[in-house]
Parts: sequence; C-alpha cells; structure tokens
Amino acid sequence: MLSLDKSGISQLPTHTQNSHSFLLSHLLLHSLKLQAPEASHAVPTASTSMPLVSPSQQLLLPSSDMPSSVSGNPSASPRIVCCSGSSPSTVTAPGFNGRQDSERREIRLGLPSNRRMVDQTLSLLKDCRLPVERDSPQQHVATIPELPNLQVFFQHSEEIVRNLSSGHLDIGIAGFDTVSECGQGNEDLIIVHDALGYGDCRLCLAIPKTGIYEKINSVKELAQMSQWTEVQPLRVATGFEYLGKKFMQENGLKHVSILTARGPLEATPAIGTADVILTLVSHGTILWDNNLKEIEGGTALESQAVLLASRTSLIQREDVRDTTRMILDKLEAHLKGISHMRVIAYMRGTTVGEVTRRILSQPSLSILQETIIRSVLPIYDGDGEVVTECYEIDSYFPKEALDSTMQQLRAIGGRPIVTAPLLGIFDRETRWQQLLSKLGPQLSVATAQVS
Ligand SMILES: Nc1ncnc2c1ncn2[C@@H]1O[C@H](COP(=O)(O)OP(=O)(O)OP(=O)(O)O)[C@@H](O)[C@H]1O
Ligand SMILES: O=P(O)(O)OC[C@H]1O[C@H](OP(=O)(O)OP(=O)(O)O)[C@H](O)[C@@H]1O
Repeated sequence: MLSLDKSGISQLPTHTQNSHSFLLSHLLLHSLKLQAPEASHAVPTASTSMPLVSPSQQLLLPSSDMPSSVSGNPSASPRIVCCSGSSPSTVTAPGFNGRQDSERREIRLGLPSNRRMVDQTLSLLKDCRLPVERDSPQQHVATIPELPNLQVFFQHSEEIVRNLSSGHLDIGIAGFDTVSECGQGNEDLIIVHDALGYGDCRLCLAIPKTGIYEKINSVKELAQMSQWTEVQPLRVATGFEYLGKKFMQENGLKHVSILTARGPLEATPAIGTADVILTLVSHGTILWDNNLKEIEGGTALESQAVLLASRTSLIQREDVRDTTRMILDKLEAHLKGISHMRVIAYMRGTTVGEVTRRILSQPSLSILQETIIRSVLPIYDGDGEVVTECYEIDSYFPKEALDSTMQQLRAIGGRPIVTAPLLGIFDRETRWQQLLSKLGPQLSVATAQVS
C-alpha cells in the first residue's frame, strides 16, 4: 500500500530492508516511506488473503460445513472408505474421543511415499528450510532437524489421511483427491494449506472416442443416452467410489454402477469390464493414447497437494500448534516468494505525491504490492541547484505480470528497472488466523482446562 507519511522504512520485511540498504547505501540521501492507507494515495494491492479451503474445494470443509454423504445420511461417527483392494473396506475412524495414543510426546508428520508425490514433497520442504533427513530413500521414518520434537513417517496418502483421522499422526501432506475420497465425513481432519503447488491433477470422467460415444461430448449428453437402465446401468471404473457416486448423482446420471478398481483403468472399456472411467489425469495423454476422451462437465475434482492436521492434536497440544504454525509460515512464505518477483525502478520526479500519481495512472501497476517510494538522489543544475530528484520504487508483483509491469513502469519513466527473484515473503498469517478461528471455541475450552 502507498501513502505519503514520512515514517521511515520499517515496514519492509527485514530481509528486504537489509539487502536494500546494502545495495543502495551510497545513493540514500533521504527516504520517504509510503504505507499508511490514505485512500487518495493508495495503490491498490492484490488481496493476500486466501480462504482456508478454496472455492473449488468446498467439498471438504471441516465441521459444520461438511456436506452430507452420498446417500444423504451422514453417520454419527465419522466413517472413512478405504479405497484399497478391488472392493473397498469400510472402517470407522475413532474420531475426537477415540484416540489411541494420547500419551505420545513427539509430534508426527506424515509425508506421502507415493511415487508421484515423494520427490516434490521433499524438495518443497528443503526449499522451505525444513530438509528431511534419512539415511536412505527406503527408510520410512525420518527427522527434520529444524523441528527437534518431530518424527516424519513416509506413508501412502490414504494411510496419512486415515492416521490423521485416528490420531496416529498430527500433521500430514496428501493429495486433495485422497483427502476428499478417504477423509470424507471426518471432522477431525483439517486442511491447513489448500494449495502446496504440486501434484496437480483432476479427477475426470473419460469415455471411449468411438462407437456409441462418438457424438457424446458432455456429461449431459452421456446422462441422456437411452442405453442406461436399471437393468443395464452405466458401468464406471474408478478408484474413487465416494466421489464417483457423488459426481454421478449431482450430474443426473441415475442408472450407474460404480466398479472400484486400482491401477491403470484406461483399458477397462476396451476389455469390456466397464463402459467409462473416472480417473486422475494431469496431461491427458494416456487417455488419448487409449482411445478415450474427456467430456464437457466431466471434471469431478481439481486436486493438488495440501497440508493437513488433526483437529484434536491442534486443540490438545500447544507444541503441535507451534510446529504447524512454523511449517505453515515457511510454506506460505516460500510459495508466495516463488510466485512473485521483486522490482526496483528508478524515475525522475518532483515529489513523492507526483510519482505516486503517475503509478496510479497505470492500471496494470495496481498489482504492485507493499510499494515503497522514496527520493534517493537529488539532481542538480549547473548552478548547484536541485532541479529534480531521482525516486526509487521498491515493490513486488506476481511473476506472470512481468511484461505488463515492465511496460507500464517504462511508460511512466522508469529506468533502469531491476528485477530479482524472491526466496520468501513472510506476510500476514492469514491462513493461521483462519485456522485458529475455526478451532475457536474448542481451543478456548482446551486451553482453559490446561491452565
Ligand atoms: N496424473 C496423475 N495420476 C494420478 N495421480 C496423480 C496424477 N498427478 C498427480 N497425482 C497425485 O498423485 C497421487 C497418486 O500418486 P501415485 O500415482 O504415485 O500413487 P500410487 O500409484 O497410488 O502409488 P505408488 O505408485 O507409489 O504405489 C494422487 O493421489 C494425486 O494426488
Ligand atoms: O494425465 P496423464 O499424465 O496422461 O496420466 C494419467 C494416468 O496417470 C495415472 O496413472 P499412473 O501412471 O500414476 O499409474 P497408476 O494408476 O498405476 O498409479 C492415472 O491413473 C492415469 O492412468
């Protein structure tokens, strides 16, 4: 935000201040900080607040926001459908009162061992200065030296969701797809960060390209086909029984038989064991190569890796709260850092207000965040009189806006313009605050009992 008070540069993040003053110490004659939210001078910034669960992920909102089960009858005790094996087994999670290891002292973090997730999970934590240490990739128990009281367990995503629900893990990472499928109905599972930036895929319905499906291009058209009857339902092969049923129901597909299956499903229509499949896709090439196509309205869920925690652990254990907060803070700082770029632009001007107005005149520059404008160098005429000043604009912006930002800074006289990558942006702890307010009443009761 921008304003015209002269209170120094204390609001810049520390690391930014240090590198900045080092870089420009020989130029700094006087500086003006622009930060108070004075409406007429404020450069609008992109919102930094994110919902705890993104709109596309409303499905999994914990507690009272939880949707009813497919049958429309949420059971009193949380139930988790475990989607392993050809027919899913159903277990009842112990839930809030059924924890089996309440005497445990260490904090447990579950990391996905899935082939597609493990490497990116480890690199993300390393980039956040939370490297996982283990003697070999085969070791399933590890540590993070920065978090001394924490034990890491490598497990399959489904196990992580299940163990968080039962209290055997406190914190975890898993794909949102697995959380939605295996954690449905469990109020003890909380999504702490809903977009860790990897493991992107979508759960989508794919149908054969040819035969009776040749002219079918949408779920609506599929639902209207006369072939599907009570006696001969549409057979859907999927590893996602709960989400599959829910999706079919929501899309008016009445005569459906969900066939739970594991592994590559693409061959099932060709073999004849299923008519269509509901599967995870990222590129779509495997579908295409197997004579299958996606159809309009066929995406049941968008997914990526998410950070999870056990509600019970967060409520009952201060050390779990502290560690979750630290992990969340580092993740948010890193993810925001890598998606933004720092910019320092220099331009001539007469006053901070005049430079501010020039910036405000450019619509694309509204994405500049936490902007500071200061005079760094007076420019003299031949008589030694100050005729104008050089101003420095120090800010950051989303990387994808690089071209428009450079164009518009140039258009208002910015030169040179220096850009630099950011390792982290430690901003307001919005997600943490949202999490605390979700835990709110239960947390107050628990902390009051302890004291
Ligand atoms: N194209 C994709 N297909 C399947 N899963 C994907 C895809 N892209 C990302 N993912 C994420 O990866 C997770 C599955 O990973 P992976 O396929 O390695 O598991 P797996 O086959 O069950 O395990 P493994 O192969 O290690 O036994 C999914 O739950 C999802 O969150
Ligand atoms: O979008 P694409 O890149 O084309 O990939 C999609 C395929 O990837 C997954 O299988 P995977 O290769 O992980 O094997 P698996 O099902 O045995 O885990 C998924 O089940 C699809 O078959």
